[in-house]
Amino acid sequence: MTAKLEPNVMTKVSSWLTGDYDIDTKQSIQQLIDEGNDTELTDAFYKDLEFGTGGLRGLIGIGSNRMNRYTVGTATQGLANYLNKAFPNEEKKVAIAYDSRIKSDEFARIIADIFSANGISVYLFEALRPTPELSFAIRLLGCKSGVVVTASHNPKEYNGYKAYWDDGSQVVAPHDSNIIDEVNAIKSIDEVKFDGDNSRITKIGAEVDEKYINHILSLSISKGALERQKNLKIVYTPLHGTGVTLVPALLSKMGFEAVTVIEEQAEPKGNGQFPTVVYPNPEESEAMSKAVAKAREIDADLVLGTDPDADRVGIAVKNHHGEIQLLNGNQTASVLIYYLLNAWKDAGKLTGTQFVCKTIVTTDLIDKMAAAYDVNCYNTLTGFKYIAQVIREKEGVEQFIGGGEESYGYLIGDAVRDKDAIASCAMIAELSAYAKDKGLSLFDMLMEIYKQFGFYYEGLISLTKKGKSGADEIQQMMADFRANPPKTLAGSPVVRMDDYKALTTTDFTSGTTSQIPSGEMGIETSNVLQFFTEDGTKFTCRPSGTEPKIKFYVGVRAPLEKNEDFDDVYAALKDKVKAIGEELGLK
Ligand SMILES: O=P([O-])(O)O[C@H]1O[C@H](COP(=O)(O)O)[C@@H](O)[C@H](O)[C@H]1O
Ligand SMILES: [Mg+2]
Repeated sequence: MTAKLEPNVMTKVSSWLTGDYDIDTKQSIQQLIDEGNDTELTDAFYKDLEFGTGGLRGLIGIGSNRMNRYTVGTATQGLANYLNKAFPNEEKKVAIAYDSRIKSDEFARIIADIFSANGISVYLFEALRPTPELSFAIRLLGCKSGVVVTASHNPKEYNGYKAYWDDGSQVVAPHDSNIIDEVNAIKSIDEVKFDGDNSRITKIGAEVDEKYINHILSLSISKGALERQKNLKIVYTPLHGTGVTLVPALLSKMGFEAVTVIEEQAEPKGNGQFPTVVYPNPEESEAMSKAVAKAREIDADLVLGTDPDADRVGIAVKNHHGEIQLLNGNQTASVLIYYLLNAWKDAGKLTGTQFVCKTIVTTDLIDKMAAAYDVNCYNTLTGFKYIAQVIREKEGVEQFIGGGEESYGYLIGDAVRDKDAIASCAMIAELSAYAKDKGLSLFDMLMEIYKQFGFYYEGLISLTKKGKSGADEIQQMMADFRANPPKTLAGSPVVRMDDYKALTTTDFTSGTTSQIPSGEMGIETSNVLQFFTEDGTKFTCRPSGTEPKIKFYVGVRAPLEKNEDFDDVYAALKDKVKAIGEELGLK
């Protein structure tokens, strides 16, 4: 073996070479050794895949830090062991779904077999299904846990493992670390029950689809407008993912008659290659470009695009110049929540004990709107699982209206406990119909919000830094920001810093530091720094928990007096975001 490898990498590599791993895996490892490919060996073995913002996520390949049958199997055995401890002497059921990625169906089958071999009953979706439907299915079928095999919107080389608890939420404390402890307690791959009895596996599909679709239809508010605006022109792209299984049928059930599906992106398999896009991520304008072009061609009102596991949705709408324009996740969340707040108000359902929920990196416009409606707004760490945690903690005390986050994830009502792009597509289409019925557009609604509450604009700067060296670099950048906080941003003094690693908030004007309360409401220790300036800018930096990236979120704001000022204010805010990125050297 090559001498330059770190001892922990050497140990892992030799245990894979000698343990009960298949011959192809061993040959691939041996080849890397023969080639002296220390970088790849290190990246593949220097750590175990970790539960991040959205479960396990990693490159598909050999090694403890990669997605393969062994890491998937070990995670599942650990989860099964934990379920057997957490719910002793109880019949246990789990639900499993998977997306259109390379190996997703194969991993789903392996996971199902392992649960079954551990005495746990499995409901396995018979084919591709959206992530939010899995969350719904867990609650519907009384499952203790569930798994979706997906790497969401990551590039095609990735796969992942989203793990759920009995309320339909992705696992949070204490279950996340308890599961990891069980996974770490597995000392040999022989402990994973790969070849067990698969008699406890039941296939599910159409019957769950029907109940899920009926649930979404029940969320509808403006039935009259829907009836009158059947001709709203919608373009939909599933980006080769699972959204195709439900969104077109749902829009049709809602009565929409002018829906165009981008057929070349509707073939979900594409062998997991996502052949027509660089990244299957609706956050990327490139991914949305075919749908946007189609919308321009047919003069559509609305573009919807869902990611491969259909929990996030990107939209484009006609702006005040009649041009199709992409909205960012903060803008979509703001319009959606505004629509819900008004609907609850009009129905006389706002009594002071309702709430909305968002993450700390999501626009503060939502806090401002909620306050105006006497609705509580809770802020959690990044990760929709934390929004779900707040819903659970508030159950029976306050009513959840809806939630959203900047990364294109939204939820309406609490029957699903993860971001739900299927229900969001329905609600966004509905509110577009509602606006059109009043002679307006969704974009007009957004401008109205800005006029009423202020123009909030947020830009995201992501820097990709791959492998162990990239991860080290990201940690160093965070340490530098912590040690030397910026004094000003775009000329305005930084007056406060929140450090979620230390759970402290520091007021630079008074020089005082106090604790941020943790332990509940979606707040725990996390490597996140936030800076606030005198003129209302919010700057956040954190390492991504799903991709090899460091993320910088820049939020700026200004008043908007009248619609005619929109373009100028928008341009000024965009320039300000750019200037902040440049002055901090973020490239
Ligand atoms: O990737 P998804 O759609 O499953 O979504 C997951 O990851 C996103 C990106 O997280 P990070 O910034 O840590 O990469 C989070 O915003 C989201 O809450 C989480 O559910
Ligand atoms: Mg996703």
